[in-house]
Amino acid sequence: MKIRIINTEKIKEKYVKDAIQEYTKRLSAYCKVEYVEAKNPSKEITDKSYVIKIDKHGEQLSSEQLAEKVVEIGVSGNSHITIFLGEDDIEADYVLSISQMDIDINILLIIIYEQIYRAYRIINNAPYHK
Ligand SMILES: C[S@@+](CC[C@H](N)C(=O)[O-])C[C@H]1O[C@@H](n2cnc3c(N)ncnc32)[C@H](O)[C@@H]1O
Repeated sequence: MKIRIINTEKIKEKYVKDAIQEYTKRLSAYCKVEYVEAKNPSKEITDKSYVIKIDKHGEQLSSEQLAEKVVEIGVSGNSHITIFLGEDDIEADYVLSISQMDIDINILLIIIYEQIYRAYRIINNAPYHK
């Protein structure tokens, strides 16, 4: 599985860059995660990819449900997931909300990485999520 995280905002904070680096390293055991900052996100989304838009008005999932979704996407033949963070009106296969509260982009990004990592730990029955 290849996961691309596309963010329309530029991240300046070192703690966020460190978190991205750390989770990318941890996730390398399970999948390839690529982080992209792009002003024109539609150019970055390939046809074959399953697109998840992160938006406050989307659906909320438990970590277990997110893990199931990742498995389903793989089974249905989509080996690419694009996770999109930004205000742009893009066409998405699924809209995911993290909470009803507004979350700062720095924190949001770290939550996304942590939940993807947690999903893979759940899929692989590893102890992290317990
Ligand atoms: C963090 S906002 C940044 C917008 C602006 N710079 C600000 O701080 O008001 C960028 C994206 O995060 C999304 N977002 C904010 N809170 C969210 C939440 N609880 N769940 C999912 N997405 C969220 C918004 O829908 C938006 O697409």
